[in-house]
Amino acid sequence: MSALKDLSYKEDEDGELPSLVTGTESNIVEILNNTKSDGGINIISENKLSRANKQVEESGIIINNASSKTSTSKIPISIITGYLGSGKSTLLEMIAMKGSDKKIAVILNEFGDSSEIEKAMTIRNGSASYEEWLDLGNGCLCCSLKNIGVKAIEDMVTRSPGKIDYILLETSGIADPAPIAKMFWQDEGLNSCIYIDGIITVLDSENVLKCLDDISPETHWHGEKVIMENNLTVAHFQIAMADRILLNKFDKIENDPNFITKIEDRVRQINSMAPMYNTKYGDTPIDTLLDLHAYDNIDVESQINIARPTLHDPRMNTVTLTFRPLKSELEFQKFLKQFLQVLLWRDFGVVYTESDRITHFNDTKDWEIQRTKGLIIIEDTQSPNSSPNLKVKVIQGVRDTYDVLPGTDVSNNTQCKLVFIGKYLDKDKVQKFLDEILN
Ligand SMILES: Nc1nc2c(ncn2[C@@H]2O[C@H](COP(=O)(O)OP(=O)(O)OP(=O)(O)O)[C@@H](O)[C@H]2O)c(=O)[nH]1
Ligand SMILES: [Zn+2]
Repeated sequence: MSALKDLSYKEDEDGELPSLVTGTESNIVEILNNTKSDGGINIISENKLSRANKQVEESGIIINNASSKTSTSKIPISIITGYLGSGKSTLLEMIAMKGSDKKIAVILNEFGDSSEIEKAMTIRNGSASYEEWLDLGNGCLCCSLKNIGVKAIEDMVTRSPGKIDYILLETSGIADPAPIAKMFWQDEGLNSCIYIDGIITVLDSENVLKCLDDISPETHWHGEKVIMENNLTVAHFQIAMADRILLNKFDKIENDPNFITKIEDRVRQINSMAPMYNTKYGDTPIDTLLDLHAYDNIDVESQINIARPTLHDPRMNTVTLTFRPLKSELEFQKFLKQFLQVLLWRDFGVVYTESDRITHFNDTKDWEIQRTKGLIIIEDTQSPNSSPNLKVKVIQGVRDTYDVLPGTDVSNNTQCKLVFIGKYLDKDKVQKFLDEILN
C-alpha cells in the first residue's frame, strides 16, 4: 500500500472523469475519499491537491489517509489483556483515577455478560473521568463480535468528537489478543481515526504459572481448519503479545523471592522484550502505559503474525445465574456459606454429604471455577423502617479467593446476578443447587 494517497485515474476503471477539482468545492473530502487510487495519470494537479488538503486541514476533517498511522489527529487505543481476574479492571480504575486530567473511554469485552457487575464495581469510586462505557456484549471480540465491536467503537468516537484522549479496551480474560490487535491495525471498517498504541498484559502473579501449566488436550486453533494445540494456553499468547507486562498482585508473592524469579524466568522465556513492572492493584506510573506507539513504525503483519488463527480453549464456559433479591443479611450469609463456599472450596474440607457431591456436580470432569462476579441485592423486608432497605453487594472471586465489596445502587437491576467462568461448568446443576439453598 503506497504511503501517499495516489489519485491517478483510468477511464475504463473510474468511469467518466469527475469534475475538475478546483479546491474550493464544499464536498472536497467526499471527492478525495471517493477518488479511487489505481495507478495512472493524475486528474488533480499537485498544487490543486495541496490547496485542497490545506483546506481539509483547516476544516479539521480527517480524511482516510493511510500514510500515517500515528498520533496526528488519531486516538490511541490500548488493549488491556491478561487472564481471568488478573486485575485488568482494577488497572483501568487506577488509570482513570490517576489520569483524571485525561478523557478516557473504556471498552469492556466481558465474556458472560457480567458488564453491569463490572460497572457496579468500577464506577463505585465515582471516578468522573470515565467518559464512556462501551459494552461489547458477551462474546469474544476475536470471532463473532468483530463487526459489532468495530461499529460500536467507531460510533463512540464519532459521537464524541474531541471528547476522548485515550481508549482502553479491556478484553475478556480468556481472549487471545491477536485478532483484536489485528482488527485495529487493519482498520477493517474503522474510519482510521484510531490507532493501536500497545498491548498491556496484566499477570496474576499468584496464579500465572498455574495458567501456563494448564495445558488442555482440547485447546485448538479456531480458523478455517481446527488444529489441535496441546503445548500452549491463551495465557502464553497474552504474554507473547505484550508491549508492557504488569506482574500484578505482587503483594501476594513479594516475600517469596524464589517464586518471583521462577515467574520472571518463565515470562521472559515467552517475551524477552516487553518492560515488566511489579504492581499492586495496578498501581504503576501512567506514562509507562499510555502513548507507547508500539506499532507506529513496525511492520505489524510480521509482529502480530496476522495469519495465525485464534486459540480457543473449549473447556472454558460461563454460567450466568439471575435470581431474586435476598431477603436479609442472614440469608446472604447462608448464600455465602452453603452455596458459594461449597462451590469455590469444593475440595477444601467443606463438609457436605457424599450424595451432595454426586448429585450436585459432575465429578467425572475436573470442573473448576476460575472467576466469580456477583451483584447481590439484599432487600431487607424485616428492616424496622417501613420501606425495605436495599443493599447492593459485589462479589469478586478469583479461583478459591473471593471478596464481598459494597456495590453501587445500580437502580435498573432488580435481580441478583452471578457469573461463573471456568472449566466444565454445568449450569443446570449449579442452578439446581442454588434453588435448593434459596427456596
Ligand atoms: N491482592 C491483590 N488483589 C488484587 C490486585 N489487583 C486486583 N486484585 C483483586 O483481584 C480481583 C480481580 O480484579 P479485577 O480487576 O476485576 O480483574 P480482571 O482482570 O478485570 O478480571 P476479569 O475481567 O474477570 O478477567 C478483585 O477482587 C481485585 O480487587 C492486587 O494487586 N493484589
Ligand atoms: Zn475485568
